[in-house]
Amino acid sequence: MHTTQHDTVVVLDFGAQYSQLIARRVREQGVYSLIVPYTISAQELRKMAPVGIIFSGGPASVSTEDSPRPDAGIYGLGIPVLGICYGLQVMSVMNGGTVRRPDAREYGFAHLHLNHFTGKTSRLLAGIPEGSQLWMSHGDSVVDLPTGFVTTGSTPNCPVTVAENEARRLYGVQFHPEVVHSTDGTAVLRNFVMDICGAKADWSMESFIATEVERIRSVVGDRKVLCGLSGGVDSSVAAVLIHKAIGDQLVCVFVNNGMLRKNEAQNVVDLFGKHFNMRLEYVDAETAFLDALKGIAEPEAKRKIIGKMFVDVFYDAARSLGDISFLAQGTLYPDVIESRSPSGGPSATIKSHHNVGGLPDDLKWELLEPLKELFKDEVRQLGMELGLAEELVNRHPFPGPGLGVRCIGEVTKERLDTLREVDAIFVEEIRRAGLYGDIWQALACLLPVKSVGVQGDERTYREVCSLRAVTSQDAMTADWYRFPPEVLQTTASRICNEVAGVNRVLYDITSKPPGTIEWE
Ligand SMILES: Nc1ncnc2c1ncn2[C@@H]1O[C@H](COP(=O)(O)OP(=O)(O)OP(=O)(O)O)[C@@H](O)[C@H]1O
Ligand SMILES: O=c1[nH]c(=O)c2[nH+]cn([C@@H]3O[C@H](COP(=O)(O)O)[C@@H](O)[C@H]3O)c2[nH]1
Ligand SMILES: NC(=O)CC[C@H](N)C(=O)O
Ligand SMILES: [Mg+2]
Repeated sequence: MHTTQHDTVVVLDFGAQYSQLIARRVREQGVYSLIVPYTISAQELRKMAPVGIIFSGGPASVSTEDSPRPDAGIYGLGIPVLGICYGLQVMSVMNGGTVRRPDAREYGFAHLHLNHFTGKTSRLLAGIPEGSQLWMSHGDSVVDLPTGFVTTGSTPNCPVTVAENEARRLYGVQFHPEVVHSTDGTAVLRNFVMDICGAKADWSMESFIATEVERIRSVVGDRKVLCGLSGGVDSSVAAVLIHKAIGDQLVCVFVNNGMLRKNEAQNVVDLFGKHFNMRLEYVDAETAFLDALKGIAEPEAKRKIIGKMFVDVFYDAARSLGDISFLAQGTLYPDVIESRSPSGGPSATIKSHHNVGGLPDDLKWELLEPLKELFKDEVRQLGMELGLAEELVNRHPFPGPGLGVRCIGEVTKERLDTLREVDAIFVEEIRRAGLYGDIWQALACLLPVKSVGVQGDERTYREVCSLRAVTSQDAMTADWYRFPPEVLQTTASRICNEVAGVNRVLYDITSKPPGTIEWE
């Protein structure tokens, strides 16, 4: 379990949609926060010595037999606890209160009524105005609070919206302070974290660099690290951070898998070779990857082959690099959290994200993942702090399997070349319109479909491409980007004019869910 010198707020995850958001909101206050499964014992928590504990919401109902319960010892640790939604409900029933499922459920907006009570002021609601907009999502409600608790806020449908037991340092809210639709939610969390828990705001990327550099040095010692470098944000930031710690004990391997964007290979080699002073091995494995993918159209099969090829190429490269002990990756916190569900149960595999290969179980190196407790926006901040160019730091994410999962159907060199041109025009037009920064990710796919067109009075029968641009916070959900029509118009006509082989352009207006961001 992670221990840190920073004041820490621990979020117990009861399976909420928003656990990550809670941790983010706390970190935005400059206070370190991490998420643990709700099954953690009071003793383990005591060892972590957090300044505060937050119970997340969750899909279960406390009235069911097997609903998740935290260790009851947590209430006696003397550490302030804030329960959110399910967190409030479970804290109430475990301390002698009652929760019921009334007829009127509450999903969406509500307005807070402050219950002023004699002689005391609510610490949780300090500075929050009467009528403040709240966002609710619950079927159950607390109807009787345990002894010692008072209700400091309510809504017409929910008498116990905010509950506090000052003496035992137990607090709860039925609404979701972590979502932006709760207008004063951040202020409520700040009251909890800063005032009630008395946390020091000492979490910054600057402090992170110092601690992490030390940690990497002590873990790695005099051994060697291989970092798969893609030129994307995560692996670049990871590489620069590790390089800062261990210098030339780090070797970066950049693989041209034949599925990179136009000019990408050259750009990455130039940028890292010239500016970063790191050891960079460039491996041209285009032929090997494309040979391995010959005749394969099924998306998961493609992903698995690409993943395996990556690891093979790394092993191969390592032969001439001396004794490698670690494989470094740019794994982020959401990757870690998503891969473990609170109940420990399996969740559906939507697609095998390759993260260097859907790594084999018997990987012969240890993993070094210095970003695994950071969110993407923190990684970007860290990159800036480490002196990476803004243009690199703010790049759109690009998946490891690259254009391979955007060439729908079989992947061939010819189709990849076509797609590279389409993709380059799309990104160029987005940049020209000044929209790159507004869009979370933009991509083009080549479809395994031909359509009839008329170009220069001649009949054409050519391939179809689709363009997709999305807005998102963390890639878990996404919405399609509303382009000014002129941008789509220019892009579409340039594609049909300049890319031989394509005579039709579609724009994808599917949100996630139901669509994923990539097509495969
Ligand atoms: N062409 C490549 N050569 C070497 N390693 C790669 C390549 N593509 C991906 N990887 C490895 O796979 C990991 C996962 O890729 P992913 O695309 O998630 O991250 P990234 O490229 O570092 O950042 P971003 O999400 O911003 O694109 C990378 O961190 C890197 O270690
Ligand atoms: O490194 C990666 N390896 C992969 O195999 C992979 N597949 C998808 N992505 C990226 O992840 C985000 C979510 O993608 P989906 O909505 O398509 O699942 C989007 O940003 C995708 O581009 C990948 N990144
Ligand atoms: N968002 C939540 O935490 C919901 C809690 C509980 N499942 C309810 O419906 O009341
Ligand atoms: Mg990438």
